[in-house]
Amino acid sequence: MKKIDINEKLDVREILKDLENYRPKRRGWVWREKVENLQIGPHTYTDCSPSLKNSIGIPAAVQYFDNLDPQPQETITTEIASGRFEDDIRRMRMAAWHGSDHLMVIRTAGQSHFDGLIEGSPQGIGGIPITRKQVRAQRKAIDMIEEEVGRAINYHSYVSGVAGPEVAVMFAEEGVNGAHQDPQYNVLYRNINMIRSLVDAAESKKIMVWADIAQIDGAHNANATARDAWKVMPELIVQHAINAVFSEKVGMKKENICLSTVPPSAAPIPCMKYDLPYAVALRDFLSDYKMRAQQNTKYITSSSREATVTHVLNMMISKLTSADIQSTITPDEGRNVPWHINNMEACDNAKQTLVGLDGLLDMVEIKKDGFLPEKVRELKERAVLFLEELIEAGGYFEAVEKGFFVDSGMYPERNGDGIGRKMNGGVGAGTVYERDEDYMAPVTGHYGYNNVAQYDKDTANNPARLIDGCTFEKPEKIIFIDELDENDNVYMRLDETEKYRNTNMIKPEVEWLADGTVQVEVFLPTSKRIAEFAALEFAKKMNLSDPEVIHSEMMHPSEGTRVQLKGKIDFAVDISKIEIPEEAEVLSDEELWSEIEKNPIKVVAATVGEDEHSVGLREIIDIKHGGIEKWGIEVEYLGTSCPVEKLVDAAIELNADAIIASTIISHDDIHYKNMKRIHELCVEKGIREKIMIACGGTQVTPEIAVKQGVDAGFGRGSKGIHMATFLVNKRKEMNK
Ligand SMILES: Cc1ncc(COP(=O)(O)O)c(/C=N\CC[C@H](N)C(=O)O)c1O
Repeated sequence: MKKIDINEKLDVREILKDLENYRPKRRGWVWREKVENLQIGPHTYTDCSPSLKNSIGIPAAVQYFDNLDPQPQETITTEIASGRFEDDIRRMRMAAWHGSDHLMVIRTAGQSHFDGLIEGSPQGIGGIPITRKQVRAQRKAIDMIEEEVGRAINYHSYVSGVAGPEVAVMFAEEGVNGAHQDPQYNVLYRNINMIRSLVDAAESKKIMVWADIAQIDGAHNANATARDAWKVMPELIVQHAINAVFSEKVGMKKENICLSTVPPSAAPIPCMKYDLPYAVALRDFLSDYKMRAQQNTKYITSSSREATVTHVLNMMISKLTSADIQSTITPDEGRNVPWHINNMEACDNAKQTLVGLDGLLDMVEIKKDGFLPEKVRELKERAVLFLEELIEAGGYFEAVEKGFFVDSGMYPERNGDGIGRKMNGGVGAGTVYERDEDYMAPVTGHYGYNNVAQYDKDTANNPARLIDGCTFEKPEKIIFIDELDENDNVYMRLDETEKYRNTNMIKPEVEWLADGTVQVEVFLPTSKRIAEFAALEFAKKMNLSDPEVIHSEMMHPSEGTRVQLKGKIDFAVDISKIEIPEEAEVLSDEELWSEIEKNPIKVVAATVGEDEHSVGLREIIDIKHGGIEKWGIEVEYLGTSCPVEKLVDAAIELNADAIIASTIISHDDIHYKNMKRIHELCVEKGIREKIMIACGGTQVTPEIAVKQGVDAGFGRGSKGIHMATFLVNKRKEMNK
């Protein structure tokens, strides 16, 4: 496999080559390296992990801190769910650069009910059909992405559903690093027979132990399913305990057992008063295990802003209590299958918040008296009572039959509306058989009775030795099936989008290459309902096809409404035909500060002619918005409507190094005439050789300005740093 190049897109066809002979580089989960007092530049971080070889810092890092991009110590998850693995690979690469090292691949809708493995590379809905080929291709691509960012990346999906054990075996063979495995998920949310689910779970967990796969449980689903999510807190603690202890009994090490904990409530209820005590109570009881904190998705809506604030509040809890994995759900989970840009926003939200809260516990602590510990105690008592009653009822199966779980009452209150399942009901009922006396399976990581001794008593602990190794020891024994469906596979999709893959033709996209989807935001001065329909009219007039409102928010019942909508465009742009001017070089803050400290610069500045516009020039000068005063350049500002003669005379009187003239008005090319006049006056007064002249304005084209004799022109979008860079560089040039 050729080395990854940051200036080249991943080549999916290349990744697909020789896939049948790909072998995973390693097995098991990799936690981030924790560094005590990590020093990055002038800053010391208490709870962070080393920066990456390649990464993209949050916008403020890029704009102000030279891409300072410290990594929180918590693993950051992003959920990948477009349904086309080949396009997900691109999103994985972007997410890795934005700080994610846990890629959670959502499965196609309903895969929990598939009673066996599926093969090939079919397209999925809301996630990919997890197949060996798609898992292998993605893991192979992630090997390259790891090289590029310089950090191990954990690949994750789900060992749940009717085919759990089969999926577990395939994951073990393919080097998958993390998986959801919790039989309670099958029982409560997929109505899969509970006896089958527990037996399958034992088998699945035993296989995950062999492959060192980190496990996430499914408790978060109770949050999402309960009528009032905060009311299931007592049983959640019990659900976590059931799966955790079960997993340990099967041989899973504690550091691979991750509790999927979600702060159960959200504003506008006083969520911290529910969520913080719960987080403390859970950790008091189960701190032996890892915490996988997931943001609350129960009370998520189509407002990305709101979801982001919820996530930040949730991460305050992570920092105050502990989280080993901070699992991000894209801010738009409430409205779309996650889009590239929203995965990146979610990763950036997590990174920014966790780094921003660095060292929090050295400054604040959880109160040991008052409301919080009392609430913690109450929750723990409720949880113990719940477990005691569950045991009294005859155990887990009986308790489920009696509808103990996800009742809308706060235990011990009960409303009798829990999720009840029949012990002998659900999918897969009656499919568990006692193993015969002579049952034998020559495989590794197999749970339960296995009469190997009948053939060779010395291999009792290594049944696979009877066949000289199973697929775990001999991956060459894996039967790799490439494709089964000649119509629904990655090659068909690649052919369909070939003209946009690694060519000059590009289209907008949100999740699939060239899907053509754009998002438009409008504010319409009318009521919500009217605004939603009016927005669709605007979309149609903008030639967007399939327009759909994806979010709307009332700003006032009659004054106005904010509407976000998506739609598709069906044309492409040829990037080879776009005129792209050279990017204006700018010096760094440090370079400008040191240069101007060594050789001060003084300028005279004014808006010239009969022009009263001052804002633009003030932006270029004032320190507030990054004007040239920021780097110590001395400015004599002569105001607006300043005659060019006065400006030049002031430059002479003050022995200025430069003249800066601004003109917004461009009627009859007066702005260029003023520039020419300034240049001529400087020549007439004999100072032209030693003074710099820079002229700007929204209508100024730099190339035309220079033709008037001045040294530089600055058009729309110019900033103080561009002016400061010009002055320093031009002065160096003049002093050569
Ligand atoms: C224990 C378990 N098994 C399987 C599945 C999904 O599996 P199917 O959809 O194929 O049934 C889930 C779902 N939740 C995961 C998404 C959530 N946003 C998360 O990050 O945890 C689950 O919790």
